[in-house]
Amino acid sequence: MNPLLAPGPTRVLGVLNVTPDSFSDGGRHTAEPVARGTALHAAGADLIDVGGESTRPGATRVDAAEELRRVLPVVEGLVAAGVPVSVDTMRAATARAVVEAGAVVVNDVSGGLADPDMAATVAGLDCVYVLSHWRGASDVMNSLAAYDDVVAEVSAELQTRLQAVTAAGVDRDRIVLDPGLGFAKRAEHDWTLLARLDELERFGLPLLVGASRKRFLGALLTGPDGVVPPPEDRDAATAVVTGLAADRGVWGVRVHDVASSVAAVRVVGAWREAARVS
Ligand SMILES: Nc1nc2ncc(COP(=O)(O)O)nc2c(=O)[nH]1
Repeated sequence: MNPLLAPGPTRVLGVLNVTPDSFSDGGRHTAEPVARGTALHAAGADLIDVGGESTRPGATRVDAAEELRRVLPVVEGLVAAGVPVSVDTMRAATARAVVEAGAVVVNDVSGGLADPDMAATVAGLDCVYVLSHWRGASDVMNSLAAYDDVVAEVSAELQTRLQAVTAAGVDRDRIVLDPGLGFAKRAEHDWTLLARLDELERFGLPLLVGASRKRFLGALLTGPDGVVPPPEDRDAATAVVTGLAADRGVWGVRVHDVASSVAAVRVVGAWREAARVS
């Protein structure tokens, strides 16, 4: 078993989006993102999840060269600083380059569907592979958010991807599954997946939950004036999701605000320990 996946408190993956709109210098320099990633690690993040292209609904894709130009120097800087790195990419070539540069997790929101070479490439790399549920690229995913039983269908589609990825040579013991909250899902689908997360545990694999700042939390927090709180005002709700996920033994959460989720994980640990000894 990869030591990253050994039993323990829920891991906190700190989001580090290296996209032009995420840094004041437009992503031209790496000093700022490396400093931010190092700070997130110092705040308690177990891993820093570096992403070079937005996967949000409607986002346009960047080409492979641009993605690598954005993420590779940041991965190298974080690895040099001793910070464990995950890379959020759907591209096999990017996955190979960043793992060769020291990244330890390939976080593929497409579950290997976006790049037919991903599974075979990951099979040859020494890394953890996050396999998320996905039904299509940003421009079509909202039209695909139709389910009779979202948990049953997400489970079946993850099973299909798991079979394909293991058949390509990726060992099960280095795979993390992720329900893909917000990807081809409406708010009610996200809540149902969270409420029935235990049904995804039947795979016997670690689970990663990415609820941070997402639209379903924004909808929940919308006041009587109908104003949807901006993403940065959804961190308290995100931390509660982290606490509930940690209480269910979820392997990891992917969050923008690290401190609040680290605190949530620690509260759950202390509460459960007190219950165990009392
Ligand atoms: N494993 C995983 N990775 C992800 N990467 C990006 C986003 C999109 O969220 P963002 O653009 O707000 O970071 N969500 C996930 C997720 O839910 N799970």
